[in-house]
Amino acid sequence: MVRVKVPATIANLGPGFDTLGVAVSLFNIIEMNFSDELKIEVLNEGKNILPENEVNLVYQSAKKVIDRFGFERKLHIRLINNIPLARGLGSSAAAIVGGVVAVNELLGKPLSMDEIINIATNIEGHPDNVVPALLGGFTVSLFDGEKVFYKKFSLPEKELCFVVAVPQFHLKTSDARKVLPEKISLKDAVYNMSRTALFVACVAQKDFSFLDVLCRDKLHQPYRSSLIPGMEEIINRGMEKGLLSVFLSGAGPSIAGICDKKDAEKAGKFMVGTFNNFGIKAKYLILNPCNEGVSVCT
Ligand SMILES: Nc1ncnc2c1ncn2[C@@H]1O[C@H](COP(=O)(O)OP(=O)(O)OP(=O)(O)O)[C@@H](O)[C@H]1O
Ligand SMILES: N[C@@H](CCO)C(=O)O
Repeated sequence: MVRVKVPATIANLGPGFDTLGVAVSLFNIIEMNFSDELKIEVLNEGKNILPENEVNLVYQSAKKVIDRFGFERKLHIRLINNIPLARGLGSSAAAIVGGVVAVNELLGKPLSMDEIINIATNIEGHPDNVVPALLGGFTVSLFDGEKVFYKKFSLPEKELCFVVAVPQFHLKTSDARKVLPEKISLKDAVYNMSRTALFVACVAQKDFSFLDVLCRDKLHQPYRSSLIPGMEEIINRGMEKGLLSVFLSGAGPSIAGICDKKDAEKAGKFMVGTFNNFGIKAKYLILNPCNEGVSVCT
């Protein structure tokens, strides 16, 4: 039996749509073994919601690898889920990464990390959650349709943290992508491109002094705000409440902020209170950057 631990991830970080991502300290566990017949058990998040049959995303991802090597093996999979589903914390990437990495271990590690990154990104469609889930840290990645190119940077784990307000409702990434425009203006492209590039330079130099300017976005957040009551208010007022920056977590509906650890509770209460004012139940999580990605214990 293999046991794989995969971190949650926050993609985009404001301007870096489909490009930037960070791994955070919240984990799913995937246990997998060969078996006489397919058996899938789901515990915690997604119990009684996620399918326990062939359409389960962890199974589908593992099956891609099994088929690639021509094996005819059935699997017993046990999912101990802590990452909320369809909330912008990379649950689908964690499922895909967990399935691919676990089965790769069972098969004796035929795949390299680069091959795993390419397989998992092909399933997910974009690399910004997959790469940090696999490698940890802050990652910059691009997918050219065939291959993923990426770089990872470690983040300081002690001082800064992520406060994530998680509303009770689900928002599927596929639905949050449907509201995005086909075309954007050159001005908006430059707005995001300059911030994304400078964000990466600041992380490389460990300079977090103007995160508020870096984390703004004109490519996806303005269009998605209509799907998330309270989002605009949280983003507009987050800085007054101690956040150094505030943005949509992945495709939403969660909102994430970066702050000093001492300010995290106050910021989380503000974010949840604002969702509540808009009639949305929510909770907040205080998460650390996680510089280690997926890990395996046999
Ligand atoms: N542990 C899991 N096991 C099996 N399938 C899962 C698991 N977690 C997520 N999924 C699948 O992924 C879907 C959610 O993926 P989606 O991309 O919509 O959101 P997300 O990955 O949580 O958010 P984001 O990509 O914005 O960070 C679920 O509806 C389910 O089909
Ligand atoms: N970059 C993706 C992240 C969610 O999977 C999006 O914003 O749609």
